[in-house]
Amino acid sequence: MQRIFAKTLFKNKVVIVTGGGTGIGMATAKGIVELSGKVVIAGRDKARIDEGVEKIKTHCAEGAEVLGLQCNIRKRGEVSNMLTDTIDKFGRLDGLVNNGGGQFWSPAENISPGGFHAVVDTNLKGSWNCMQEAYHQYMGENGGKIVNIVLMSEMGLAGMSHSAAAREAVKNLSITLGAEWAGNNIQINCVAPGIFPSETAVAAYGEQSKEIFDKSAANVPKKRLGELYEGANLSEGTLSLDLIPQILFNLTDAVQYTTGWKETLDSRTKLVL
Ligand SMILES: CCCCCCC/C=C/C(=O)SCCNC(=O)CCNC(=O)[C@H](O)C(C)(C)COP(=O)(O)OP(=O)(O)OC[C@H]1O[C@@H](n2cnc3c(N)ncnc32)[C@H](O)[C@@H]1OP(=O)(O)O
Ligand SMILES: NC(=O)C1=CN([C@@H]2O[C@H](COP(=O)(O)OP(=O)(O)OC[C@H]3O[C@@H](n4cnc5c(N)ncnc54)[C@H](OP(=O)(O)O)[C@@H]3O)[C@@H](O)[C@H]2O)C=CC1
Repeated sequence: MQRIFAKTLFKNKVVIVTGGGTGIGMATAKGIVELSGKVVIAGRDKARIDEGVEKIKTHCAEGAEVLGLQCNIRKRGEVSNMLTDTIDKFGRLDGLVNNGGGQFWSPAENISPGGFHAVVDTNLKGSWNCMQEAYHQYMGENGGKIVNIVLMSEMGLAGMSHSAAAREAVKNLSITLGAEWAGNNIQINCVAPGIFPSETAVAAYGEQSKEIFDKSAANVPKKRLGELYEGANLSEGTLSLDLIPQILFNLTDAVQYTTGWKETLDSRTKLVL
């Protein structure tokens, strides 16, 4: 795949990608090291992270590096350690991709109190923990770029009430923090992927994955689901537009992006109701 950027775009730049050991996060991390950057991937499962590091290493351009850290973004102490370890190792932090997250599918009436809390805690508080800790430990003084991976839930998302509420809160938080921290030279953006049937995503939805993923393709304007590298790169044909790299280094305002693999809202609603 051809890229629109020079291979050295990320030379000496350091980016944390939460959930970078799998799926869209790993595709993003690979994109960063292919552009000569240093990437830190973080997640709860150490084995996944170690395996992810080995896979990402094979994509490293000259000067690129990958570091794996175990971290549950719901736990502030672990997030604090992730930031400290990153800065100790690389001496700087240029970007943070809040990709770690997820949910389970359930009619709202069946979600338990603990289930609602777990999803909001992961997606909203997890992103908050990482952003505020990044601010305190590095970006408040030095600036930086933050990309929050969210959901296309702006019109609600039947079957995912907990996550839709949390992700819309993340979008709002991004705009507020984008304004509050603009003077610190911090830019915050959100990317809402369409539908990407990553191995881990399919596993997370069990029986529902057939409905959510397989049946969705017909309703996507391109008539197919996204490939993972497209989620990170927003490719068109054989040209990679390097969406996340672009956001990390070129744009200045709080903006929300949606990748090209979106269904129409009407068809999405029909699918789940
Ligand atoms: C047609 C729709 C179009 C849009 C499509 C959008 C496609 C989106 C795709 C993706 O987002 S892909 C990402 C795929 N990966 C994931 O989703 C990861 C999923 N997992 C997690 O994020 C976490 O495991 C969790 C779901 C947040 C749960 O957190 P935790 O690991 O801490 O769980 P537990 O301690 O085991 O449980 C806490 C609490 O949650 C309840 N719960 C957990 N899983 C389920 C479930 N599958 N169904 C119902 N309830 C669940 C669990 O019972 C606990 O609640 P209490 O019993 O304590 O009340
Ligand atoms: N695939 C899709 O179609 C879409 C995905 N998204 C979102 O994009 C992001 C990536 O999804 P995708 O790659 O498909 O799915 P994955 O399940 O592969 O990615 C989720 C990643 O987040 C990590 N994670 C989950 N909870 C935590 C936590 N508490 N602390 C740290 N890391 C955590 C997981 O690692 P571990 O379990 O080891 O912690 C995993 O690596 C998610 O936020 C997802 O909701 C949004 C729209 C559509």
